[in-house]
Amino acid sequence: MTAIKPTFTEEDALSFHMQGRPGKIEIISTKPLTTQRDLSLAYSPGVAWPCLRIAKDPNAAYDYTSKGNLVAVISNGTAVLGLGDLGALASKPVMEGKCVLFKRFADIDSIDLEIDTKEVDAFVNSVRYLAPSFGGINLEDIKAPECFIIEQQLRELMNIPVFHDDQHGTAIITAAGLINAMHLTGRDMKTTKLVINGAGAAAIACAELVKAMGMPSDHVILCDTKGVIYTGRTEGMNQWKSAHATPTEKRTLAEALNGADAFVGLSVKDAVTPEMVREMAAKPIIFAMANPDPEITPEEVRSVRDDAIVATGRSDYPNQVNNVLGFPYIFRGALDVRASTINETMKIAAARALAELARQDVPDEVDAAYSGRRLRFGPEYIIPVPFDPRLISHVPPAVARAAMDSGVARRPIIDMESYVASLKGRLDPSAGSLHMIFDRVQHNPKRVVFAEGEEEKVIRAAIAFRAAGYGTPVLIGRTERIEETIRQSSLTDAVGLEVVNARVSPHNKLYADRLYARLQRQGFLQRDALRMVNQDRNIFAACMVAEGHADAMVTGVTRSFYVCLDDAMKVFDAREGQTLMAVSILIARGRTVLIADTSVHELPTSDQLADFAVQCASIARHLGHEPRVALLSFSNFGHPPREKAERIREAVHILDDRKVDFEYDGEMQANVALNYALMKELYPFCRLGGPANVLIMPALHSANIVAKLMQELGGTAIGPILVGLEKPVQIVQTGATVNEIVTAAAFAALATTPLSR
Ligand SMILES: NC(=O)C1=CN([C@@H]2O[C@H](COP(=O)(O)OP(=O)(O)OC[C@H]3O[C@@H](n4cnc5c(N)ncnc54)[C@H](OP(=O)(O)O)[C@@H]3O)[C@@H](O)[C@H]2O)C=CC1
Ligand SMILES: CC(=O)C(=O)O
Ligand SMILES: [Mg+2]
Repeated sequence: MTAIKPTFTEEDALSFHMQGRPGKIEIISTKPLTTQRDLSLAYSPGVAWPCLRIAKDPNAAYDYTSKGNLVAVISNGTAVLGLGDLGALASKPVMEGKCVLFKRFADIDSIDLEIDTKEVDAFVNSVRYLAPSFGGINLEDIKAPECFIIEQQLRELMNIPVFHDDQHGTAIITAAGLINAMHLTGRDMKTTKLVINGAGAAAIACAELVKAMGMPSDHVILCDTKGVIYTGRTEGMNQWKSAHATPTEKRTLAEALNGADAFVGLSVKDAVTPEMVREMAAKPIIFAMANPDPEITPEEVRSVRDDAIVATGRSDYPNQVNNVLGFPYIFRGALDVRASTINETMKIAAARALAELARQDVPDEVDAAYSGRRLRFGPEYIIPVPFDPRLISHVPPAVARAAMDSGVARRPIIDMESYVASLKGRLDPSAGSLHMIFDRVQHNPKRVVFAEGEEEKVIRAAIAFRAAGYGTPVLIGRTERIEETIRQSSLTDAVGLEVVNARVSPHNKLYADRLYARLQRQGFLQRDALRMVNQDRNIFAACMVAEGHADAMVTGVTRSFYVCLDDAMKVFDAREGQTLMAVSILIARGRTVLIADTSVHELPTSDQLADFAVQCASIARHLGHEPRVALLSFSNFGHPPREKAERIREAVHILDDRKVDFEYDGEMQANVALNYALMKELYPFCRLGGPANVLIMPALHSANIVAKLMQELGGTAIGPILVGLEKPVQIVQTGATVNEIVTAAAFAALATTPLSR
């Protein structure tokens, strides 16, 4: 069987989960809790008032607590992905994962609860009394048939939506994919013959939904570990399987697939062979959805059929049929109308909305997020991609409308148009734009030199860089040292990493000549240049890039930014027409802000400040943001009148003269720049049309201090990213983590890639 090439190692996955605060979620307070007054309001005695209101009117809980936007993700770990019964505790990483997907894709807060029992009654009793806390319950990875009883009982006992994602989420996405795949292959629900492998939670729900959508019962054959579920079978049966037993002579999956139009795999890896696929009807539809590894890989299908439409549950192939496309948006719609349940009408509405979205023209920004792939409705694109920002405004309104039409909405939406607009505003655009950056690098892989190649962290980063598909890493260092580190650290995925030993490189003379030509009038002799090339890995790496032996370089783990920058500047100049500078990207609480110059110019001139504004505006656009640039100071538009702010005011005038095509203004204080209400109240003439997302700082100290403060006090900081050098060089901060090195290397690779396609 063809193995799927992983884009990361086991170690990457483990360290991703372990680094920083272990796990993937934390709870943050939405109200300030800094003063005695805050404390009195948030807790006793102030908290008594909302308690009394809710006691009088339970609906008030939606106004005074997080209930209305809070979903519990609950499992007992009996069917963790396709890995089987790993137990409650071991399911926690998946459940935390579902929580972050809820947040990322639909701005829903959620908490994972792992319940350590396989007993149906005990499980039901643990959950049934939680209704006051949550707006909805998302059951996950509970095995069949217990999941059916658990869900049924909880739906009867609780007055909030209870939704077993593996059943209905999966069924909805599968139905959406099937609608489109059938459309493309000229089939319809009435005539298509479907085989579903697996007869558990996901499979039974899929069978139910496609039948509810018009597929005749005797056109759907289910198989499990015992083979075909036929009428009269007694072995390994339960009432849910019996309900889908088919009158057929077929007994094995291979027999069932012979002549079948479509296959849906919700079982385990490798359950299907190429020989089985070969016997399917023309233009077969094959959804191999077992996770993490499918029943059959797309490569295996291709080896025997070139007319198949293939989907998997994975993100590294086209057509990801995975419930991530469903549960965030279905709950968003259900919560927004305070639905008492999620019913068939809502599920079918979600499936149709998803199918319909895939048939729409794909806007450029979605295409850009998946560069290299042309997302056009067809065999390779039958279902929207998870990072499609239209999902949030497309699926929840369909679900909400269906809830209203079917009478389960307790707070109907009056103004759908405003609702759709509010949905668009829920998502942090930065997450999508960073995804876009990395995707772009993956589709234009580059050769990147890792100058400090003997460092364990750097070797790990090189492995991760290669595995992520960003390009070919080249480690600078002594081969035997690097091999020793790889051995000592048991790095199993280092095979084939390219190592260049500066001391014995055949290019040293070429590099030294280049260096000498640049430095001879700065007091350097030819032999100094040769020594630097031989001994200084930054210089050697930079020379490799200068001579075209690599595309970009990354350094900085062991030496300070300024030493590294100095080394790079021995080999390169600033790019013509650009000013060298460093930008930090700060992401905090759903906002992305670019700050410059965080590393290079100590006291920039007005001209340089204007250059920073222009260059940052361009970066902001490449990240998918319309730039609103604020030139910051300690004063606002001339008040208080201090000489030190004149440099900033002058920069604004320079931008006026240059007639730039983005919003900018200043000088202003940081709070005015970031707080749009305050800006409009105090300075209605300010030309920014929203809060600033690019902050040009007056000097290096303020820029650098702010970036580091933000990094330590919360939020995500990316960078400093060096901009404006002749060739792409990125310098991480001393002691950077493996992830930070990989990100810097990806940014280095990006700089050699056309930013707009
Ligand atoms: N892509 C997606 O979005 C989703 C994918 N899935 C995947 O679907 C699979 C099943 O999940 P779920 O329904 O929750 O689990 P369940 O435990 O409820 O069901 C598993 C089913 O798979 C059957 N099965 C196991 N091995 C085989 C085999 N070799 N051949 C045929 N059938 C087999 C079992 O048969 P038996 O009844 O005889 O034991 C059982 O019916 C998992 O791989 C999961 O990752 C699930 C949800 C969403
Ligand atoms: C995707 C998912 O929920 C599963 O594989 O179980
Ligand atoms: Mg699941």
